[in-house]
Amino acid sequence: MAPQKSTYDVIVIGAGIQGSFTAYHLAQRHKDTLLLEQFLLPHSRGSSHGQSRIIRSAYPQEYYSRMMPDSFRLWQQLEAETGTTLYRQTGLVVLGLPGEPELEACRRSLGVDEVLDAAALAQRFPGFRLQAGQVAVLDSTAGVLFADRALRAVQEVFRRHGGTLQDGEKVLHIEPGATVTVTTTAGVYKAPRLIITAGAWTGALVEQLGLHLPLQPLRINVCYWREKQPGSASSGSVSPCFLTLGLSQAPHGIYGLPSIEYPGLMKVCHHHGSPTDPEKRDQAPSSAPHPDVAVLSSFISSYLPGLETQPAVMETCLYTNTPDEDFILDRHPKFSNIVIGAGFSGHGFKLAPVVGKLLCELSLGEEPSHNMAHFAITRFPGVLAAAQ
Ligand SMILES: Cc1cc2nc3c(=O)[nH]c(=O)nc-3n(C[C@H](O)[C@H](O)[C@H](O)COP(=O)(O)OP(=O)(O)OC[C@H]3O[C@@H](n4cnc5c(N)ncnc54)[C@H](O)[C@@H]3O)c2cc1C
Ligand SMILES: O=C(O)[C@@H]1CCCCN1
Repeated sequence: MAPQKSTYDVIVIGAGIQGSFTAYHLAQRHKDTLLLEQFLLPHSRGSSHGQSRIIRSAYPQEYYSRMMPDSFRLWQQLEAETGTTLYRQTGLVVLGLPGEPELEACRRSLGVDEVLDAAALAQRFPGFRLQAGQVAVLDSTAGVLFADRALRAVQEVFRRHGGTLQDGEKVLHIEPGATVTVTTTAGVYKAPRLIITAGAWTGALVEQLGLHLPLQPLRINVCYWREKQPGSASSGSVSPCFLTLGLSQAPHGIYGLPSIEYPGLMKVCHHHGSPTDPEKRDQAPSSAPHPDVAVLSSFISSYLPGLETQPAVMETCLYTNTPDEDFILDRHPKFSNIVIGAGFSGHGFKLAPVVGKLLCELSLGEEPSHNMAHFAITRFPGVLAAAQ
């Protein structure tokens, strides 16, 4: 049922983790906020579903690692507000080659000197087999966020602070102006401020506002692999999360999480997928080969010999990539009361509490709490011209 009211302080489009955290911060600042979601909640058609996401301080780019203390603090605040556990510390190892610039940058971001060679890694974490010459950097702060539970928690606090969450209501049209008018499948709403956090649908939505953002939705195969000996990769023992950087076997990167979601199944995925349209993501013929799964099987037989080499479970998820894989967090170049948060490029979940805060600050005209230089729309040539 449509809400009675039609006028709000702020409207947020998209109740994934980014829009939900944005709405949470707005409601905590006593802004009368409407959060609109096209699907009935919970749903698995976007990017924020499933039980697990990696959280880590290790980042090659210092502008992300610098946000992590704020992010950890805000995740803990949400845990306290809802009395739920949203995070399990498991540690994470970054696997790569010594001296490789991104690996070195990760090490610097952690302020650690220790690098584990193949023998030291196998001793500490018996499931992993590095190849000769490869090393691992340990981020002991890292772990797993319980994604679905986190989404529910942030939406619950948003509502508790008086926010209105309307699901099953798709935004069809946005009319810019000093007051923005948003038309959905169920009603018409007005607000002086609009925030668009529509995940893989953002490109199409902002097209109607004259903006051509270089956003590419990717269909990601999410694969779970059975332990040959049950219990060997579970977080109850010693297995950390991992990700690879710059290894020739996996130029886009491969990552994994211990067996938390499904008993005895470790999540190991390719940080890459096939270009898709979010409306058509299931239309790939089921008989089509999955080249990324073949890459994963080969990686697993070399690096994780305790796992079977065919996935036991395969699900899908969406990334929305920018060309440089940095986020877009900015005002519309022409309509400054419309703020856009998009292009999270497969690494946005852990930072959602900070992203939400930044989008809220941008929308309210406050000084952002972090440096926004890397997230500006103007870094993409032609976008501004197209918007004018
Ligand atoms: C397989 C996979 C693994 C990942 N692993 C990690 C990880 O380990 N660590 C990490 O930090 N990040 C990870 N990520 C990335 C992270 O999950 C995403 O960056 C994040 O979920 C993006 O959230 P979002 O809110 O932008 O998008 P979404 O969750 O897709 O939310 C956008 C919402 O907008 C709604 N919407 C769209 N159009 C409309 C409309 N017209 N009207 C109303 N509603 C609309 C959609 O239905 C959707 O619910 C991973 C992502 C995937 C897919
Ligand atoms: O954001 C992360 O930490 C992971 C890294 C590997 C790919 C998926 N996302």
